[in-house]
Amino acid sequence: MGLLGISLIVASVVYVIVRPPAWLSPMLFRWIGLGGAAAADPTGSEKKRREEADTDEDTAPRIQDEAVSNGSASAPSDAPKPPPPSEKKARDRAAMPPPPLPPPTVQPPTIQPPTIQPPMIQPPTIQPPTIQPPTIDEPQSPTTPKASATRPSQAIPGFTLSGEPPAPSSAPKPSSATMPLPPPRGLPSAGHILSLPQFPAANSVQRARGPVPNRGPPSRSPGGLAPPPTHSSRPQKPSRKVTLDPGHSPLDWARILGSGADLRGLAPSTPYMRVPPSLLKEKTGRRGKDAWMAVNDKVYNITPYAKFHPGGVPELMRGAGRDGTRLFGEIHPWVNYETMLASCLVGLLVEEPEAGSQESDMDKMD
Ligand code: HEM
Repeated sequence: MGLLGISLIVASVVYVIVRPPAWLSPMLFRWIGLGGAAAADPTGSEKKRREEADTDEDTAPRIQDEAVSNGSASAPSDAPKPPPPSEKKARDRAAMPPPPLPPPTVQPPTIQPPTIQPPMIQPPTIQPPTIQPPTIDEPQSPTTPKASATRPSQAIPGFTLSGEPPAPSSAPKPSSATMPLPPPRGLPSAGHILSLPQFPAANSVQRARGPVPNRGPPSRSPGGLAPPPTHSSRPQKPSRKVTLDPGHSPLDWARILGSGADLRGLAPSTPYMRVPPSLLKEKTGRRGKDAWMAVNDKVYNITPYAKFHPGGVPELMRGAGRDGTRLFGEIHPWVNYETMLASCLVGLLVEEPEAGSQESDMDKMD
């Protein structure tokens, strides 16, 4: 405010100097003109002032001092008649030196003091988002708005016993999000089941005797109609099955087993034998002899089963007169041989007894 006031004063002075008003300009020019004359002719003005000082009753110290300095305290007697006081005053005023003008009128360009206003750092006017509540047209209920169904309820498809197709529903078609999902790919289709190789075969002895125990890992397709696997997996190899003679199908073999016949080729009262390797070695199936084969320390007479063997007689005879456990496991470890050859069990495979041992004598006694 102070600066503003000073500026206004300075501006007004400058304005008066630059464009003096009409009432001021004559006086100013007159004063300037007199001043100039006085400056140009100081002696004349001095004389004039002396004259005036002599006659003036003004007690201004300057004039008085001047009179004192001149040494003439009293006015000369032959002085002219002094003018009237009002006229004297006017002349004095005109003769008076101009009042001290305000310092230099050369006003520097109005360099406005830099009004360094602090930067108007207005806080960011972050207007909160105008979250308008959902306009729920419930003007008369000041309570909490209640949800209302916006879509018509879709017709629930149902099953009809009649052959007529269900009436077309006026409800909009459900979108993909509400469509029932397609059946999982893991479930086998009917065609897929039929394309799988059946095991045991449909006419096998195992199917005739009932379900085989599940010895393998859990099936990948639970709930399917595929038979449970008996072992880990079946190698994908070309089948080496042979065409069996009529009346020698797996189902025929199952019927024979179901009859309870003794197929060991021994006397009916003969108990299970302790079969040493030397004895097993003799049962090769050649020269009219029976063929014995040991699988997992059990010795079977495979002669009655040879013509029912899906892999053929020669294949089965590869294990005759010896321990065929490894060979059997390499080809078909999933086959339930214990059930299929239950009526053909001769005895247990034992180590070869030493000659003349007491154990052999004890066996003889038994
Ligand atoms: C160690 C001697 C044996 C050999 C070398 C042998 C060999 C074979 C061969 C090559 C096949 C055909 C496999 C195929 O390609 O599908 C086969 C199938 C078969 N063998 Fe043996 N076999 C032997 C012992 C047995 C025994 C002791 C039995 C049980 C009684 C048996 C029961 C079967 C059955 C049920 C099949 C049909 C498998 C299927 O349907 O996939 N085999 N055998």
